[in-house]
Amino acid sequence: MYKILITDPLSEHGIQQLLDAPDVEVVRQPNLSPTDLLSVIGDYDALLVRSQTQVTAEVLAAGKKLKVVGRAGVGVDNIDINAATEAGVVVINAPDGNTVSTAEHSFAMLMAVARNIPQAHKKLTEGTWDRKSFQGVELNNKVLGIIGLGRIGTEVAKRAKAFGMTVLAYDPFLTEERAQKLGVTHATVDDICRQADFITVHTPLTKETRHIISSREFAKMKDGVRIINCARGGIIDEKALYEAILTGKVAGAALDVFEVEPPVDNPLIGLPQVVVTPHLGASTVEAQENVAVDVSGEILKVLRGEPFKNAVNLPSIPAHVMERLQPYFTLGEKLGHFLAQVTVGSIQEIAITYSGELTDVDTAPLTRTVLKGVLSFRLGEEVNYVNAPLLAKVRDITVTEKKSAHNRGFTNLLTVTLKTTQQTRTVAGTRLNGYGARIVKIDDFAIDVAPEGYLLYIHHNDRPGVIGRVGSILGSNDVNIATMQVGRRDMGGDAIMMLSVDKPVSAELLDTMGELPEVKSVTQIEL
Ligand SMILES: NC(=O)C1=CN([C@@H]2O[C@H](COP(=O)(O)OP(=O)(O)OC[C@H]3O[C@@H](n4cnc5c(N)ncnc54)[C@H](O)[C@@H]3O)[C@@H](O)[C@H]2O)C=CC1
Ligand SMILES: O=C(O)CCC(=O)C(=O)O
Repeated sequence: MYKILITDPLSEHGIQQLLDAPDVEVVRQPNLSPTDLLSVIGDYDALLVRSQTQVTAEVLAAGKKLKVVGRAGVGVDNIDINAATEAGVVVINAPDGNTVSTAEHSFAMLMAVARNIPQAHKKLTEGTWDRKSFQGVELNNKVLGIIGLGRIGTEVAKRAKAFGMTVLAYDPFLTEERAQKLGVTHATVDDICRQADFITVHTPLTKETRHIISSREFAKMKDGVRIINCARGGIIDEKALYEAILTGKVAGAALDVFEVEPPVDNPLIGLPQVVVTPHLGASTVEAQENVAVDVSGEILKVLRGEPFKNAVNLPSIPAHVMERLQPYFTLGEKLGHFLAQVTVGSIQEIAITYSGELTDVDTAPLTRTVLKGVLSFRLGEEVNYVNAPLLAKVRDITVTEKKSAHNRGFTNLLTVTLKTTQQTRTVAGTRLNGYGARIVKIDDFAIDVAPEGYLLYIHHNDRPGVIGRVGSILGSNDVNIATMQVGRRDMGGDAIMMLSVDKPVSAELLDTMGELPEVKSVTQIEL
């Protein structure tokens, strides 16, 4: 039974699938203090938050069983992503569910600041019929500058075009083709500052975007420009904005987000030119339901070991790539785990070669599964798909991945070589249509073994009677042999035996077999 802790208010309908899941226990504790969160998090497999809960390095360290943190929304600035990656905790967000709501809110804010709607509303509700103080401006034929043309920026651009605005957009990933397709003009931040009547930002808050609009930028702007920030506080320098409003450079600003939330003694709030909302961009019934549904579904997949797509600390895998790779995930992990068990010495290098139908797909996610398989043998539960590359890196293990045309007649072939301080060993596996995964090569020996359960890998001299002697030792000790495969280099030379047995074999029995004169080594492997 997986235990999931929810610490922020989330749509009831959105989390229904968690409440209905037979393998999940959901505990809702909104408004948990940071100290209380630290004291309870150790019991949970998953933590589900919106934006209030701060998922700090301490919380992640205390969450000994934690496998996934889900954020019902886009921005993950309330989660320590580096600490999560180090702890092997997957961080999931819901990037699509609140796009339209936030774009609509941004547009509502743009219109509110163009027509002074909140200020006029306030005056009238206070009893004053004032038609002189609130003259606004039209949007038609005005220039809107958008900084950050991702999901939300794009939706804002579409709405602006419908209102007859000219759109200038800056985004490091914006291509000329895409700009043309959207009917926007590809611009620089400088162009936007100089030409726009309205400027709206839709980037995440990063080192690069912090104060991307500050005094220097305000100085370049047209007099009477209006500024909208429904992304993150800090993208626009609040102090510089305050001064630009006082000097009259900026005619108005609409802010949904603030450098400190909730704002404390923020002088912008209360200025008659400033329209504010308390971080409401995603606060619609639809967005909250969407993000809760998305993140709940993804959390279940992570917990159940199924493929998931919205991890913030893992590269995202497009659905068509995932479809092709998924059948190989277990094979990759088992090959890695197999090698780790038959190899002695400190690991220096892990080399993975993909052949056959694996050559034309991005195999990086598959490499993670191999690394997990190799490292988890010694590092245990601590290793997962998230932190496996990092754990290899901090141990100075070189990981190489290559594609090769040599598929040895298999439609797909995954070959893993482990180089340690003492030896270099190789194992290759494939997926046979209708038969599942198979190990088809160990070092130079061709073999055909299903990588599952308890296996005995016996290295011996190819002499008559060895197989019988091994069989009778196991049989007389009540160990049933399920399958047996043998392989040899030359007649009478080096040979291997691979037995799958129904239960683990004791260390004494392994020693007894190892003492047979023709036997060089006996290794028990659990897959
Ligand atoms: N007010 C609210 O309630 C909400 C706020 N947000 C905020 O909106 C932001 C944008 O959300 P989405 O559009 O879904 O994200 P997105 O990832 O689709 O778009 C962000 C865009 O910013 C661009 N960008 C990054 N650095 C940049 C730079 N230095 N200059 C210009 N562009 C840059 C990226 O290339 C990307 O295209 C989120 O990061 C989040 O902080 C999101 C949802 C709700
Ligand atoms: O309403 C919320 O949860 C905040 C939404 C938000 O800022 C985001 O998704 O990045």
